[in-house]
Amino acid sequence: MMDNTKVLEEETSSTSAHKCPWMPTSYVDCTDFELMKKAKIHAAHVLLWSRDEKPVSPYHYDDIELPMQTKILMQVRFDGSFGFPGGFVDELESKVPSSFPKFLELLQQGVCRELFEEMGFGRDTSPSYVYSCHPAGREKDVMLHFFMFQLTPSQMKAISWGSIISTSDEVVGLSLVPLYTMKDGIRGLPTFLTNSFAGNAVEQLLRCILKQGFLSEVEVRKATEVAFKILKKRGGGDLKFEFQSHTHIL
Ligand SMILES: O=c1[nH]cnc2c1ncn2[C@@H]1O[C@H](COP(=O)(O)OP(=O)(O)O)[C@@H](O)[C@H]1O
Repeated sequence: MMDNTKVLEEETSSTSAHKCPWMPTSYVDCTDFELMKKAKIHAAHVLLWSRDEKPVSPYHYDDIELPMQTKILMQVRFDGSFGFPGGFVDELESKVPSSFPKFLELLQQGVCRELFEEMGFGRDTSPSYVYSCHPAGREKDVMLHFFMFQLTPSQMKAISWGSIISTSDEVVGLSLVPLYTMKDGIRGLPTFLTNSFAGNAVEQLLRCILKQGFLSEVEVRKATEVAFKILKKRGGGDLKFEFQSHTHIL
């Protein structure tokens, strides 16, 4: 018989995203399948990304060249917040399979179904598992599972230029993530991070950027710190709370 704990350990150790220990978050990682099984509801989301093989001629703007060779796609949701395609995996509400590989398979199917519903694309893709987490102290309520999938540059172009149009009322727009910081240290990724994000989408985004090495830890950390400062200036109050309130919709 297959040892599920071992499979999970292997899955998570080979695929888990780098943590951002410096980022305040109210979500807790979960690598324990027994605990995952206890959650009442499961949601799965997927980060779609692509990388142009040939160096693209950079887009000159103002004082810098914007290096957008790597593209990450996010959605603007019906509620105005940014998030990734995905949603609740209803099949897991009534019964969670006893084996982790089967569980992952159902999550993957769920995320592909949502991808198709929201973007009219991706029914037959196989996104790779990244990590799971739950809101602090609510491990029995909801588990959020995260996947990544690499698109070809032409698939990305078709999606982000709107050739593939969302059929879902829940999506009001698509956006590429600015993976750079401009010379003023504010525009680009730091400004993008001051938007509102659904669930723990901002953490999922930053962890995948680190996992894939799209940006260095120093760059990501700096962008996050600037985002905190901008948020604080806008609203005053406690920085940590504010950032969490942006990321904590559950
Ligand atoms: O991109 C995301 N990353 C992490 N959590 C998210 C994201 N988008 C939504 N959520 C959270 O996941 C859960 C499912 O929401 P979603 O709107 O995706 O599901 P639905 O489309 O099935 O209604 C909610 O608790 C929501 O806060």
